[in-house]
Amino acid sequence: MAEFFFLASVFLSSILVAKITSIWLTRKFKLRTNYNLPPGPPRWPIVGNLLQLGQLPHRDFASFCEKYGPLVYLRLGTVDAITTNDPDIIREILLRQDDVFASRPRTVAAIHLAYGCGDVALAPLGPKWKWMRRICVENLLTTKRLESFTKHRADEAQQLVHDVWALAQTGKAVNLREVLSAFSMNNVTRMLLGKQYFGTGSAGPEEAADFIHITHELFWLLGVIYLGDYLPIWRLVDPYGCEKKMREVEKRVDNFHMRIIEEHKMRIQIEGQIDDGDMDFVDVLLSLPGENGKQHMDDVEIKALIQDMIAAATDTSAVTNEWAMAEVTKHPRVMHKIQEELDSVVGLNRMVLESDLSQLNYLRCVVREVFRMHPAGPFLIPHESTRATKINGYDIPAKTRVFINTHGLGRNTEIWDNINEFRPERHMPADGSRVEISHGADFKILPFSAGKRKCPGAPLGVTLVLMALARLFHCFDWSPTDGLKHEDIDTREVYGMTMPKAEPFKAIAKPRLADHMYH
Ligand code: HEM
Repeated sequence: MAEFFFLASVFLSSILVAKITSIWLTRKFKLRTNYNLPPGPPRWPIVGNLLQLGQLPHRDFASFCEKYGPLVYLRLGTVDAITTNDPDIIREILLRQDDVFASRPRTVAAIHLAYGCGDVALAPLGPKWKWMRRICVENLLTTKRLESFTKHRADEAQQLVHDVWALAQTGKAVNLREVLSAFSMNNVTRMLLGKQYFGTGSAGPEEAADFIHITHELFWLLGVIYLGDYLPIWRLVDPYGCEKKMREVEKRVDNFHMRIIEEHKMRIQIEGQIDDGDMDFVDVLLSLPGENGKQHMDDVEIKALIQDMIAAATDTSAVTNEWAMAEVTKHPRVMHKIQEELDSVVGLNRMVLESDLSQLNYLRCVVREVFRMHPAGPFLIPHESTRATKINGYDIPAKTRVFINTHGLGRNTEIWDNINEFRPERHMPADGSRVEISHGADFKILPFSAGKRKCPGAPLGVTLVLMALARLFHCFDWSPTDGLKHEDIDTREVYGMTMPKAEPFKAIAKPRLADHMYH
């Protein structure tokens, strides 16, 4: 009897697969005849080009562009996709056709981990996204609000220096991933939630461990390429339990955010309305009116924004800083030039301040070079087209997923020479003017994107990156661990929503300022 049911189910499944294949073939035939799609690699039935992607899809996509041209069409399961590493096409997508391409795909991760795409970063284009983004730009990331946290950021920079100094006294290697993640996370959580999670005065070891654990799981799940997004049938099986994991993390993260909101509401109840100067982001959000004339924002909206800020602000700056430390330690010539500049602008008798950062032109070139070689978002956050359109005469169907390959852009041999050489000088303007850490008119690097979806936190991101690097190179000399030669420092990456170094970077720090400066 059991075998009968088994055979019957195999038979029915075969009919189902045959039916799906025939629908797919009909669709494919229609696509090929009706559309003049951009060129791309040959595709397999059902899976399309999915099997041609490995562990580092940004490198696979770049090699497709090398072979088929600057705009490549891919079929990823049931999803139309395009990719490019070309400045002109990127400008066309992000600026000239911004209205068409400024949406986001509704991925399974975005549904589970961004409150049903009810946040800013993963929300489709529409009035809700516009309203939520305006709240970020007009209430949280204003110059005035960011200035009100200058003192907190200076404390965190001093804490970073002190932690590294303490490790240097033991002669042990510094795990830069750990100290830089703590620096970014503390800066963000102090602004956002009014508390630190690492170091003295932090939220406490248990809460911190819990917080770190769930944010890491969240980052990992947001970065995963989940096959269920491309082959819906995969979701029925979910063989690796990825979607189950998303639901678990969704619940735990939500509990965490709920606790934060409750704590803030309680404080307001006890202490009354908080002065503007003492408000963290959650206080600000609790004080704002809701959408469509509602008295307050919903808890879900507040939670979605908290989550976005943590995810968007911490990993991006920490990953960039770790890459910079690895590349500069690998190139002692660059470290000496950074230190020469710091000694001349700041001197040896005080710490770097935020007001110094605009004068550190060579360090700014270093950060640009890091963004060229190791952009924090190798595909930005994938965009999606809202309607059918044309690029360079090719048809782009509605709902096409757009992979703007910023890693490929920085290593595009048509626009850069010696692409694998870390050479910050290439960014120094001939007239000595201030080096801008953004894309500029030529779109040759794209660290913060452009157009409607460009990063609203770029000024804060640049400050966090420059400040950490300026302090670490001003206060310490850096050398590789275990007798490793400088040039042997490993710079392989792993793919994710952000793209970290494959192995955490560890190095030996040697203090270069007087002892009293570190306390
Ligand atoms: C070095 C630091 C940072 C880098 C490299 C970075 C980079 C990016 C990139 C590449 C995007 C995607 C743009 C697109 O899809 O076209 C983005 C989006 C975003 N970033 Fe940043 N970012 C950084 C720091 C921050 C900070 C500090 C915040 C806020 C506190 C922030 C908030 C956001 C938000 C909310 C979005 C989504 C925008 C939207 O979809 O409308 N980022 N960022």
